[in-house]
Order: sequence, then C-alpha cells, then structure tokens
Amino acid sequence: MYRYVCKTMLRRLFLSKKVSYQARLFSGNFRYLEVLNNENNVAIVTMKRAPVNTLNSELLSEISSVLTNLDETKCSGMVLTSFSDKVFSSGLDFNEMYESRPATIRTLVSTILEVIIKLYGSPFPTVAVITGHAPSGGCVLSLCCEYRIMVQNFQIGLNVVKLGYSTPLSIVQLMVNTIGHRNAELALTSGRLFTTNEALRVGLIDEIAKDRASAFDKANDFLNQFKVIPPIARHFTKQSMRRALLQDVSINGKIYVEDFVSLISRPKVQELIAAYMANMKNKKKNSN
Ligand SMILES: CCCCC/C=C\C/C=C\CC/C=C/CC(=O)SCCNC(=O)CCNC(=O)[C@H](O)C(C)(C)COP(=O)(O)OP(=O)(O)OC[C@H]1O[C@@H](n2cnc3c(N)ncnc32)[C@H](O)[C@@H]1OP(=O)(O)O
Repeated sequence: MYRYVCKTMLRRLFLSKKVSYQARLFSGNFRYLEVLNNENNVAIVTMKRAPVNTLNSELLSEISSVLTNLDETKCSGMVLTSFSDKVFSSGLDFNEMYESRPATIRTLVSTILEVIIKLYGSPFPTVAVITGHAPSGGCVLSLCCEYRIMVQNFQIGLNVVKLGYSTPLSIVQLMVNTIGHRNAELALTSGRLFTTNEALRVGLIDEIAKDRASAFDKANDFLNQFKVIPPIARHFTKQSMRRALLQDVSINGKIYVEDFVSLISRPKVQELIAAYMANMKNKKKNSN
C-alpha cells in the first residue's frame, strides 16, 4: 500500500511538471544506462558502463528493453550517447568472448542482434552522438542510428578482421548502405579505423562537432526537422529503405548468431583475442 501511494504521488508530480514519468523512472532502473526525456519527448539514452562502455550482455539487454519501451510509449526521437568524453563504446566485451562457454557467447551475440534489429528498425528517428572512440560494436550501434554526429579527434570503424574473424554479412550490408560498396570493401578488409575527419569524408558520419554540447545542438536540429513530417509517413519510408536488411536478419538471424559463435570459439580466433587483449594491456602499461 505504502509503495502504491508513493508511486502514485511520484507519477502525479512528474505529470504535473510535464516530464515523462516513464523515462524518469527508467533512469533509476538500469545499471548501465541513463534514460531521460527532453521537453520534445526525445529520449536521451546515455551508456554509462565505465570505463569504456564495453558492450556486455547486460548493457545490451538494457538497451534492448529501452528500445521496446520507447516504441511502446511513442517517443518522438532518440539520441544514443556515452557518459564518457573519450569513448562512445569499445565494442563487444572480450571477457564474454574469451575462454567463454558457447552459451555465454551466444547470449552476447543474440543480444546485440536483438538491439540491431530494434534500433535499425525503430519507428522513431535516431541519432548517435559519438563523444569518443567507436570501434567495432560501438561503430555498429551508431550505424543502426539514422544520423551520426561525432566529436573531433577520435576514431570509428569496424576493425573485426584484425581480431581474426570475418565481418558478418548483415554488418557488411550496414556499412555498404552507409559508405557505399567500394569504400566498405576497402575499410572492412583492412579493419580500418577512420579519424573523425576521414569518417566525415567517406560518409561514415554525417557531421563533426567541436564538443558534446555542440553535438547535442546538431542532434536537436536533425530531430526538429521531423516535427513537420507525419510520423507514419516517415516511419514507412524508413522501413522501405531498411526492409531488405531487416528481413534478412529476421529470417537468418539464428544462423548468423550460430556462425558467429562457432567462429569466435575457434582456437585460432581465441589466440588472436588473447593477443589483442594482452596488447591493449601492454599499451596501457607503457603509456603510464
Ligand atoms: C545483423 C546481424 C548480425 C549477425 C551477427 C551477429 C553478431 C555480430 C555482431 C556484431 C558484429 C560486430 C563485431 C563486433 C566485435 C567487437 O566489438 S570485439 C571488440 C572490439 N573492440 C576493440 O577492438 C576496441 C578495443 N579497445 C580499445 O581500443 C581501447 O580500449 C579504446 C576503446 C580506444 C579506449 O582506450 P582507452 O585508453 O581510453 O582505454 P583502455 O584501452 O585503457 O581500456 C580501459 C579498460 O577497458 C578494457 N577494454 C577495452 N575494450 C574492451 C573490450 N572490447 N572488451 C573488454 N575489455 C575492454 C581495457 O582492457 C582496459 O582494462 P584495464 O586495463 O583492466 O583497465
């Protein structure tokens, strides 16, 4: 009873201030995400898994829940960003891929697949405000958004070949849809990470911002243009543009996941991941 009264009072308080009750409650419910609604009913979703927003199953599953909820509550738009001014996301968590049981890798991979489907196919407009490096899985998250604004002097790209595994077909397609076939082939086969300036030149991002605040201004400008567009017309047009990839993933998703799990589990790939992790640690030690 006491909990009910408190909840009702909180709800009235939030509604009276015209602040989204749902989104406000969200911010307390997640371990690795903060979700706030702005005055335009745009959800600002901030990843906050310190230090570098490594994408483990828990963070991904939180993103997935938020996406479902934003769809159900008909938000007007979403900005995906990072708490950090250095890293947007460092990609999938090696700790869930290295020396892990296939079931652990499977959970990780199917959860990112779930996020990809929901984010790429979301009815509301989406913007990635990339406040730092966005390698691999970090780049994938931003590619699923409709618009990418990146702060200067960082790197973004899909470096997965360097880890010894091939880029899954649908991820290749995401890249091709964004930067074209030729540029995608060159980038993916070499595992290239682009600087912010290079990323703009090739079309991997849409705008450069000098800092977080200016990136948010640009994100608002992007989202505001949709105020005069009927949402259904916008949504169907987005679906038409994205249908091929979404259909492929919903039909073949399970096969992609299993392929990825068996690829990651190969001893050679495990060795490469171990070497890559050791190299990261060494770099850090030498720079200290
Ligand atoms: C659509 C259908 C799809 C079907 C297929 C299904 C699924 C496929 C899905 C997606 C495909 C996309 C593939 C993704 C694979 C990956 O994402 S693998 C991860 C690749 N990531 C990287 O290569 C980046 C590695 N990290 C860095 O380069 C740097 O950390 C950084 C991001 C540039 C930041 O540097 P900074 O100096 O600030 O920090 P540190 O390097 O000191 O890092 C801090 C701390 O965090 C640890 N760490 C960093 N990254 C990871 C990681 N990815 N996993 C685990 N741990 C990580 C690092 O070791 C440090 O730890 P500490 O020394 O203990 O403090």
